[in-house]
Amino acid sequence: MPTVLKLSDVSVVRNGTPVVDSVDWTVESEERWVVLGPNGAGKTTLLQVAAAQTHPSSGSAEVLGDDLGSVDLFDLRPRIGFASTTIARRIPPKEKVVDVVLTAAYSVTGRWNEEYEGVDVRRAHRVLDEWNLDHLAERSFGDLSDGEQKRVQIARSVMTDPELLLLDEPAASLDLGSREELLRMLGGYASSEGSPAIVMVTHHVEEIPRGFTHALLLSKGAVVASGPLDEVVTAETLGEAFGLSLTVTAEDGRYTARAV
Ligand SMILES: Nc1ncnc2c1ncn2[C@@H]1O[C@H](COP(=O)(O)OP(=O)(O)OP(=O)(O)O)[C@@H](O)[C@H]1O
Repeated sequence: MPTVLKLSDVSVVRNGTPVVDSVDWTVESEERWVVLGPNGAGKTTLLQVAAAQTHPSSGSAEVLGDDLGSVDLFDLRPRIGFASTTIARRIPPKEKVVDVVLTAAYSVTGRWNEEYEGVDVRRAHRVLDEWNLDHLAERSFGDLSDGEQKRVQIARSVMTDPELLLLDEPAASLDLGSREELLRMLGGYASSEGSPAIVMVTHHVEEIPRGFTHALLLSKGAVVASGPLDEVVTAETLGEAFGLSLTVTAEDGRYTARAV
């Protein structure tokens, strides 16, 4: 089982404060992780390190076998799929859905004069089909519902057939039906043959899709717990991270949490 991510004693300092604090974390290719923690815990910052978008202030980070300090980032980044609201905000609202996905092949967010090969166009349509979006291929991205836009962002992030897929809050702001549809599709994708290692940031245990295997729980930049889902998503560890007395239940591969 190859290691796709290996962080050793990683800290990221912002304005003199460690927002990621001495994190040790290893992700293997067969694993599907959620990163949980309260607002400001450092989840997005940690994901940016995994995405080779941010360098650690100290410690070492190996992504897909390459040390972030010595690898050519232009070679490494296309091997990583990354969906986040920061990237979504860069997509021109008038951009056609098929082009939102297609432009991932060139790591750009607006189609201009790039020449795409037939193989790329076919792949974009196949990915749209897999995420139940092909009927929207010619629509403008900005006209889609939030749920459709989130699925387009994921389709875009898997366009290059990445070895590591990083999703920052993919279910945030979705209504119940859209959330459940997205989680069903993500769970199916996570369990499918040939899918990459996945790391998904979320605030809510209700958003952990079936098929995910591990969790990293952060608080104030530091690791509170890390390991198999059923060992990390417990009333004790979540209570400690969120500073609340909680009841946590697991049923049929899904979790719920509520304050006592
Ligand atoms: N560029 C920056 N300059 C200064 N502080 C920053 C910067 N980026 C992040 N921070 C701070 O680092 C801390 C961690 O931020 P981060 O976005 O990683 O947390 P998060 O767990 O993803 O939060 P949320 O759940 O609210 O999205 C926050 O206190 C944030 O204000």
